[in-house]
Amino acid sequence: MITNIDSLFKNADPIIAGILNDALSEKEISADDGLKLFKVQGIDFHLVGLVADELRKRRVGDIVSYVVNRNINFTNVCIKQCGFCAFSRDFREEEGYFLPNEEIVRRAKEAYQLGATEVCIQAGLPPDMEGDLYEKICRDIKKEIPDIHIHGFSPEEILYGATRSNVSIEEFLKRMKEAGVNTLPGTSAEILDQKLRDKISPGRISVENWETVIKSAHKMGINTTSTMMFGHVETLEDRVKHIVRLREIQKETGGFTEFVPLNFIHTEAPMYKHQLHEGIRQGGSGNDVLLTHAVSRIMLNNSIDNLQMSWVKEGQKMSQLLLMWGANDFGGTLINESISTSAGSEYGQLLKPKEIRRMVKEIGRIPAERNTHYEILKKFDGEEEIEDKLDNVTDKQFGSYVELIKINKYNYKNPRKQ
Ligand SMILES: C[S@@+](CC[C@H](N)C(=O)[O-])C[C@H]1O[C@@H](n2cnc3c(N)ncnc32)[C@H](O)[C@@H]1O
Ligand SMILES: Nc1c(NC[C@H](O)[C@H](O)[C@H](O)CO)[nH]c(=O)[nH]c1=O
Ligand SMILES: N[C@@H](Cc1ccc(O)cc1)C(=O)O
Ligand code: SF4
Repeated sequence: MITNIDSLFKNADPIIAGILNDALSEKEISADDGLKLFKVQGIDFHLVGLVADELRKRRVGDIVSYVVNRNINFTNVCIKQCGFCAFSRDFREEEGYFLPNEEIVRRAKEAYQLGATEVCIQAGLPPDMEGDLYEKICRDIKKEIPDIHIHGFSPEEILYGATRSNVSIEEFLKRMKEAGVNTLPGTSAEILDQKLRDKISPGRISVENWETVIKSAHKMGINTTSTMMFGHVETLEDRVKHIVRLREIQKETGGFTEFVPLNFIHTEAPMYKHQLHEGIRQGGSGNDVLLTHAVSRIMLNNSIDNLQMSWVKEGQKMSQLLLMWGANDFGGTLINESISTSAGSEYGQLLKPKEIRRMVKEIGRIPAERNTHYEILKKFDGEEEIEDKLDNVTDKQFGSYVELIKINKYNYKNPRKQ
């Protein structure tokens, strides 16, 4: 516990010390003050991290949670062309793939047998999609594996499903819930500013619709995660406003389980590769990523308990540091990862449970497996180790995104050519 605050802050900028004292008194930090924390220099930088770590400890203790899950990105064919997305393919392209439902179910079952409690399902938006495709996917999975948690279908996908089914967002969510969806990923948020979205991803779900999907889901008991993609063309003002927006939603509904800052992977992202925007950045730098997590913890601490860092984007050692800068969740084992991988991330697609536990123990914290609702399933607070089935596999056996697009094993049947 931090006890002698005065001595700690004696060399700090008095304004920053004031904001950090407010944070330690668990007062709500405004967008203006959050912005000041983003602009710190020298010793103040470290103090922001220290305070975020203290708040994390008070809020959720020393447990670092993780979920045993599998991503199923069932198609990369997409009608949209978001500037940051290297994953999607136009329907005319050879590299388009589309996993049939039997393959989706097979992957879910294989993951379940290896100990997964969750499948995370997200994909491109295929043209001429049958309105009930997402419902069918959920039904087929739940028929075979009733116990697996379906975390799937971002607000962008929910809106697309509703549009293709010709029903309201509320009605479509109701159908998805009946079909077996349990929670939604809070992706397609990026930065919730309409002008910025129109610039980097014209035609993407609007801020208004994103909020409608999220609030409607929360109101019918479907929780969601929340995210922010940063390190591209947004300003620091955009980031703090985004965080405040999520905080306001949370005050109204209480339906966010976690917040995940997603660092922009630039290498293969079309808007970086083709330099579509002046001043476009290469994702957040090491110090920026640390600050982004710490400021998120400080600003959201009274409303969203869990702050997840993304090992796929940050790598394993940076992830360890982020756990000391406000984060308390390691995310998932993932098994298959296509979105960051296609954009150029090099941190692999499977993190084994024993590796996660080792990394958590190395920084003196307590690893624990959780479910998607953040209920702790197994805590590893002693010396004892168990072998998870997933610890004895090689990631090669699960197939990769590169294989899918190169071999094009699951051919995409272009509905406009039939
Ligand atoms: C690729 S989409 C998949 C689901 C659905 N098509 C959608 O757009 O909501 C999921 C999220 O991945 C993230 N993402 C995509 N490309 C990225 C990149 N180059 N760097 C970091 N995050 C990225 C974005 O936050 C996006 O909302
Ligand atoms: N699926 C990806 C995640 N995170 C998902 C989480 O593991 C999990 O589903 C969530 O915690 C639900 O509670 N993060 C990534 O960066 N990339 C993914 O593909
Ligand atoms: N972490 C997100 C999912 C996600 C998937 C793919 C990404 O590239 C980023 C995020 C969630 O569980 O809500
Ligand atoms: S981010 Fe989603 S909607 Fe946008 S192009 Fe990629 S897959 Fe399509």
